[in-house]
Amino acid sequence: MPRSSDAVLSQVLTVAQMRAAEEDLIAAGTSVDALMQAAGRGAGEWVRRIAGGGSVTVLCGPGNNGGDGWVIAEYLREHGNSVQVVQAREPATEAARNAKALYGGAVVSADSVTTRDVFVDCLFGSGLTRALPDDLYDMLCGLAGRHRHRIAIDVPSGIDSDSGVALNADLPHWTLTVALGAWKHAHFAMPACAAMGATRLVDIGVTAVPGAARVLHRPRIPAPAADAHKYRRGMLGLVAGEMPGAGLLSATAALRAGAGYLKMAAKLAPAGVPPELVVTTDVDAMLADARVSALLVGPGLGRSDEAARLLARTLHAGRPTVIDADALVLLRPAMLTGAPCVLTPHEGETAALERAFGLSGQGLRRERAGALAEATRAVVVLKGPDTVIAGPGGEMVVSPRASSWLSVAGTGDVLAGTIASRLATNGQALRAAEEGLWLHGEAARLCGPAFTAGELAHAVQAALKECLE
Ligand SMILES: NC(=O)C1=CN([C@@H]2O[C@H](COP(=O)(O)OP(=O)(O)OC[C@H]3O[C@@H](n4cnc5c(N)ncnc54)[C@H](O)[C@@H]3O)[C@@H](O)[C@H]2O)[C@@H](O)CC1
Ligand SMILES: Nc1ncnc2c1ncn2[C@@H]1O[C@H](COP(=O)(O)OP(=O)(O)O)[C@@H](O)[C@H]1O
Ligand SMILES: [K+]
Repeated sequence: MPRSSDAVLSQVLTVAQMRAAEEDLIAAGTSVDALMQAAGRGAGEWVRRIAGGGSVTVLCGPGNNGGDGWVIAEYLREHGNSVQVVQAREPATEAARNAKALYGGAVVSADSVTTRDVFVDCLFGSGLTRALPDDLYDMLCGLAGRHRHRIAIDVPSGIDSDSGVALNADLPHWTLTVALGAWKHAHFAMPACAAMGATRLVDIGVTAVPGAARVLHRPRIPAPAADAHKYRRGMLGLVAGEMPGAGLLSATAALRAGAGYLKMAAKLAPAGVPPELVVTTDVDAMLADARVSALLVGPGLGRSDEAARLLARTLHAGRPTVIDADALVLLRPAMLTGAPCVLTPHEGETAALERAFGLSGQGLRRERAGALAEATRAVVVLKGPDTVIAGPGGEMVVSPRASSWLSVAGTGDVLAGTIASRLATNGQALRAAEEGLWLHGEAARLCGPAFTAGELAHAVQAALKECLE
């Protein structure tokens, strides 16, 4: 099977898109059985890596996910593992029946399974449409509890593939989840993604699906050109408000994310300003400075009428702007000029924006981010444990789960400063959002546990080092 391009392997598909992609492969001459063999053998190899020479139990359901299970079981048997299959239901598809017919090992009842090394869940995959009935739920949880390692194939049983919603309560936690053919939204959406363990993708030759979402990847960031000077590298103007300390956190990160010059406009210069940060009290002069290539407004802005006026003046400058924190609560449709903007709301700020822009606030997080991007014509970074980025042209980027240690005060200011620094450097809102979000997540990984927002801001530099071309 030829190896697909990185772009194809980073797409994230809905069930409908996956089925359409599968139909395309079939129309091009590949059989369903061949796809199942490719998927099952690829997944079987991952199971073998976890199992070593150990014993494996595969739980097979009625659909093609169950079919994959029969292929995996035969693959492991051929490689000398002790394998047994628990057949939860008779195969109901032709491909699954064919896969079962090729299996030459043991089939046992769930009750007979004692403690073994690896459990493989092929009960249901992307075709799950409703909660597991009691007998299958008990079988799944009982078997999962009797194995040292648990591997879910494609999507863990009980999880809705498109939303990541758990259709049953108290589902097992997995050591590894092996996605087949393409990533599904559940692999990046809460609560499902938190229980999946490590995630791996098996390539079965699926081609590019137009309009598909994609996974956030490490960006490639060039070093400044040989003849670079500070202004051409990007000058970021930071509009501070009533509490300029929050802006300092943004500035600390922005200084380490690539911009060549950082200026902060504040009524009162805050204490502890690093010497590299130029502070001015003349906000209008800063906003009028043609060398300023991007602005950041929001961290520590406050929510007073004066803050709202300052926000309106800032946006009136018509520069590429990152709008964060209090500015998201004060933002009104008439303030936007069409300049490239990045909005970085958490849940609460998203709800405020939805009210201000007349949106229903209904739907999945990615759908809400998409609606907000369309309404504002801005790039929206909807923050949380499962952060998504939506672009005004329908672009959708989902982020692998970042460190939960990010749930500490001030990390949002760091994210805003990082994105703003990238925006000042490259002028492209979507690209800046992706680069900034990746740098933020990587900085958190590098920091280890229990870091402060200030430490995170400093670690942005080490994250940037990993992106240099
Ligand atoms: N789409 C593709 O390109 C490929 C798909 N493959 C596998 O096929 C899977 C999808 O196969 P299917 O569409 O057959 O879906 P599933 O294997 O997830 O099962 C769907 C079947 O279960 C029934 N069902 C759904 N929810 C149920 C519930 N709660 N209780 C009882 N029955 C329920 C459905 O009516 C349907 O008959 C993927 O997850 C993947 O594992 C792979 O074999 C290779 C290629
Ligand atoms: N449990 C979590 N797992 C991963 N990332 C998280 C988690 N909780 C918060 N974050 C991230 O931390 C940052 C918090 O931002 P925000 O809510 O604006 O906080 P603050 O206003 O204190 O700066 C966001 O980037 C968010 O995605
Ligand atoms: K499964």
